[in-house]
Amino acid sequence: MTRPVKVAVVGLGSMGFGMARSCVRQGYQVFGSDIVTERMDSLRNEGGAAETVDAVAASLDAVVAVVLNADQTETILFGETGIVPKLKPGAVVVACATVPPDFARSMETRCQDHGVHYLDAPVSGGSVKAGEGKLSIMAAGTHEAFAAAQPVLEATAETVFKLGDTAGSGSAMKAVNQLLAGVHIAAMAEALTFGMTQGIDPQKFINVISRCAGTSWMLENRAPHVVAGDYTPHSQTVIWPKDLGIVLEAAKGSGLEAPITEAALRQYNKAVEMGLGHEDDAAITKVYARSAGLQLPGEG
Ligand SMILES: NC(=O)C1=CN([C@@H]2O[C@H](COP(=O)(O)OP(=O)(O)OC[C@H]3O[C@@H](n4cnc5c(N)ncnc54)[C@H](O)[C@@H]3O)[C@@H](O)[C@H]2O)C=CC1
Ligand SMILES: O=C(O)C(=O)[C@@H](O)CO
Repeated sequence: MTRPVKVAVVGLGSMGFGMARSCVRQGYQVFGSDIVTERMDSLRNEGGAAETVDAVAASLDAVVAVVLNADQTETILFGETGIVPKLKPGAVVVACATVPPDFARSMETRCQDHGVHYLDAPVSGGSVKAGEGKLSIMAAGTHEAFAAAQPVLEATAETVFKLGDTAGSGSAMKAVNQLLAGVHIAAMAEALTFGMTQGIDPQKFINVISRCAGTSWMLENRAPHVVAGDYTPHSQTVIWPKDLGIVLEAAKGSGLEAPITEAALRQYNKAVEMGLGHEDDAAITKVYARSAGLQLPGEG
């Protein structure tokens, strides 16, 4: 059944495409926008609406912003062809990219200047949960922003954490998650390759460690990509210099040392230097494999 909710999803990549599909499944009218036009065609094939986001901007109830970073978010909201000035009063921007908390606060103020609500709403769970409508959302914003965003939250999230009544606290919690997630992926890569040096096959590593105390969500999610030799980017490596950069900047501002995050960041930077930035972040394992002269599954 179609519900009279009009939603635009801007950024139809690993997360945005699945979130848009989850909104379509809910019966909303869903408009998609991406600089890669094939992604808009794919959304139309999944039941997305045919008009462009710009043509319908004034009638939208919600805009879900799922581009890569803060610069891209600012461009789509307030750049030369930015959408916020075109929205009706009372519409809401649901901002899902991982960005610094201060940036989220400044976007909220600028949206409110246009009579538009802003929900600081970074997401967790990866592309599969995005497509299933089962994300965890770390949200913060006014009561009115939560109310206006409710249809989007219902369609895309299994769990919505209400973390504050102004933007910033959602992004702060997301930075905490990224510290752990980024370190856990790097630790998985280090442990998997360490295991190989000890004669432990990578599939055996998963079978055993996923049932022991050393496991993590990231190990169970990413190590299978290494075993399959499949680095299709569900989460690109370039996300990590951005996200661990956000963590380290905030930590520095508070006088906190974060040496474990710094060590993980060095490994992601090496991966990017090796040309692996647009591969899945499980490719950080290749940094370790190269340094030890190991061949990963699917190589050689
Ligand atoms: N991939 C993942 O597992 C997760 C990603 N995130 C965060 O969610 C955000 C999105 O991540 P992904 O979907 O993985 O990134 P992605 O790079 O796959 O998708 C971003 C999309 O935005 C599009 N885009 C860029 N500039 C645009 C513009 N001006 N107008 C329209 N579209 C534009 C790109 O073409 C791309 O399709 C990031 O902030 C990321 O850190 C959060 C949780 C999980
Ligand atoms: O799901 C999350 O949380 C994540 O941030 C990762 O999958 C990184 O992209």
